[in-house]
Amino acid sequence: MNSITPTKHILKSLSSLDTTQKVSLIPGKIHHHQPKRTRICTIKSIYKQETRNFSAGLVSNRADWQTSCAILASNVVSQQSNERTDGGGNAEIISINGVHQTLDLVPVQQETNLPKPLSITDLSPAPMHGSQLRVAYQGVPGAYSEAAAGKAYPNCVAIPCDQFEVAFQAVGHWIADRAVLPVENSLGGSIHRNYDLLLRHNLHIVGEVQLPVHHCLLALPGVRKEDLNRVISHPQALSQCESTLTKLGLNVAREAVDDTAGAAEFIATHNLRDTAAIASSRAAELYGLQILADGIQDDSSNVTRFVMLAREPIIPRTDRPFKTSIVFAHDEGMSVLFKVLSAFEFRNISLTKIESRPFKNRPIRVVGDASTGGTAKHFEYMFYIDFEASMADPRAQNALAEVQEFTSFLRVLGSYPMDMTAWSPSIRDL
Ligand SMILES: O=C(O)C(=O)C[C@]1(C(=O)O)C=C[C@@H](O)C=C1
Repeated sequence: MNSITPTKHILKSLSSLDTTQKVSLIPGKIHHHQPKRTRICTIKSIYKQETRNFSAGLVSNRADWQTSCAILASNVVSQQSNERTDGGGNAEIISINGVHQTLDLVPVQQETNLPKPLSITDLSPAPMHGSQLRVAYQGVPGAYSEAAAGKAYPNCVAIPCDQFEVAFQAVGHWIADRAVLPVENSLGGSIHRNYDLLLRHNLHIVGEVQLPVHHCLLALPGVRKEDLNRVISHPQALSQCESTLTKLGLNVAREAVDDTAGAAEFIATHNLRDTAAIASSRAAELYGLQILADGIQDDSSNVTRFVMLAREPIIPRTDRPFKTSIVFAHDEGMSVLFKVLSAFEFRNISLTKIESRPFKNRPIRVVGDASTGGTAKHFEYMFYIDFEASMADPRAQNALAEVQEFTSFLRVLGSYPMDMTAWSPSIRDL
C-alpha cells in the first residue's frame, strides 16, 4: 500500500474515479485534521466522512474539505500489483491516470490531452469544466424560474421540469448539474413545497439569486379586457397581482396552474379567447400573446428569491458575504427556540429568515397528565433558519455547536455567497 499526500496540485476532474480504491492518509502532512496514525481507507469513505462533517458544520476549516476533494479528484487507482520494485509482491501500487507511482503523489505532468487541474475558482457556484452547465428549473420556457436560472448561471442550458420534485431528482440523478428553485417571494411569502423538498433530498444550497418579478396580463391578439371571464397563472403570481386585477375591474374567476409561462402556453394552444394569463413579457413573445396590462404586481418591489442546488456543497469562504441555511428540530425542553436564537444573537450573527414547517413524522407532542388536569397537544416543527455568516467563520461554527445542544436534529443545507447584485424595481427585467 502506498501513501498519498493530498495536495492542491492533484485536484482534477471529479467524474471518472473509482471510489472503492484504497489509499492511505499520512498524518500531519497537510493540516491538523490528518489522522494521528497512517489510516487506510477507501476514497469513498474519506469523501463520505468529509462531506458529512462539512454538511454538519463540523469541518472547521476549508482545508479539510479540500483534502477530500483532492483525494477524490486525483483519479487515483490503487491496484494489487507485482510490478513493485521494492520486493513487496502483493503491495498495492497507486497509479495516477495510468502512470504507476511508488512514492507519494506528485503533481501530474502537463500533457496536451490531460485535463487542467481544478482551482478554487472552479469550485465556486458555477464551475464550467469546458461544457455548458445543465440547470433544472420548474416550469416551461418563459417562466420566471428560467430567467432565474439564466441569472444564476449565464450561458447555462436550462432544463424545464414539470414539478419541483422533478428538478430535485434531475440533479440527484445527474441529468442536471444544478437546480434553481424559488423559496420565497416578497409579496406572496414562502414557497413551502421547496422547504419540504430541501429536507427530503440530499442536495446542497450553493447559491442564491434574487429576481425582480414583473408581471403582465396576457391574452390572445384582439382579445379585450371585457371579453375575459377567467385569469390563470401560478398561485404565487395570482396572489402577487390580486389587488391590481380588482382595480382593473377583473372580478373574474382565478385559476391556479403549474407555472406562469405554462398558463400563457395553455391559452395559445387551446385558442382561449375568454382567458388571460399572468406571466412575463418573454412568455408573451414565446407564445404569441399580446400584453393587455404591464407591471400588474401589487407592489413594484416584487422580488422572488431562488436557491441554487447541487449534489456537492461549495467551500465556504470569508472573503465575501456568505449566508448559511440550516434546518433543525428542537429537543424536549423549555424555551428551545429562544436558546437557539440567542446562540446567534450572542455572536452578532444576523438572521435573515426563519420558517417553520410541520415535523412530518412527529407532528404532535402530548404534554401534561390526563389524571391531573388534562393534556395539551403541542405541534412539532422543523425550523429553517438563514443567517448571515459563512461556515468558514468560527462564529458560525461555535453558534452551531451550541445549537446542537438543544436540537434533536440539525442539518446545514448550505453555506453560499449572498446575492449582492443591485436591482431596480422600476426596471422591467423580463
Ligand atoms: O411560474 C413561474 O414562472 C415560476 O417561475 C414560479 C414562481 C414561484 O414559484 O413563485 C416564481 C416566481 C414568481 O414569484 C411566480 C411564480
